[in-house]
Amino acid sequence: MNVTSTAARFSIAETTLDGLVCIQRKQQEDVRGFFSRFFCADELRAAGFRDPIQQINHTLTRRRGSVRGFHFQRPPHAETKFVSCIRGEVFDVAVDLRRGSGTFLRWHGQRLSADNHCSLLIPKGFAHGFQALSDDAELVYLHSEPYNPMAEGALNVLDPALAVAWPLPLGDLSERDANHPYLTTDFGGI
Ligand SMILES: Cc1cn([C@H]2C[C@H](O)[C@@H](COP(=O)(O)OP(=O)(O)O[C@H]3O[C@H](C)C(=O)[C@H](O)[C@H]3O)O2)c(=O)[nH]c1=O
Repeated sequence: MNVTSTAARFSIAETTLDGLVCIQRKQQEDVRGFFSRFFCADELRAAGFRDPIQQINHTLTRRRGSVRGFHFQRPPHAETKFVSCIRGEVFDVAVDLRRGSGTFLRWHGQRLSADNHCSLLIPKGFAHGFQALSDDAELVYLHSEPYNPMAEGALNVLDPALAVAWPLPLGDLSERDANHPYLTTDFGGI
């Protein structure tokens, strides 16, 4: 991880997409094991999680290769997400959908696992998806906005406009995710 700043309990690494940062939890170890702070509003506000947590979601993805996403919420319900893997390993991907962004439609992917203690802090204006790299991968998401199905948008995980390099052949996909339309050329972002 190319650490660009540190907080007391976290190492923070910027990515090539402005505002998208990787947060690594520091462990305080002793003979019993370790203690780490999973999230800290004070320490992570400067990193980009500036609003109160509204929802915390938990997913189990049973089979290696499965993919969920890409999902986002449209303004004014756009949300900041803090995504962590607490079991197994995933390839976590965020796509820049910010209107006028210099990295519009660019994506960043990285491995999150129970062992690397890394989370992805995903700002508003990004779509999120992931591929399970292990069986029984569990994710915990912190959301800065409540779920609003009327504001939900999605991208197809195989959209050639994104050309995401998934590490594994695609496995399980929900019916809904399998049928998201590809982006049209007039899509200007959210
Ligand atoms: C996101 C969400 C969904 N739901 C309901 C809607 C469906 O009836 C059911 C499963 O939803 P969905 O199929 O969208 O779940 P995933 O495909 O795992 O999507 C999630 O994974 C991708 C990668 C994400 O980034 C999103 O945060 C999240 O949508 O839970 C809720 O009740 N509350 C919620 O906050």
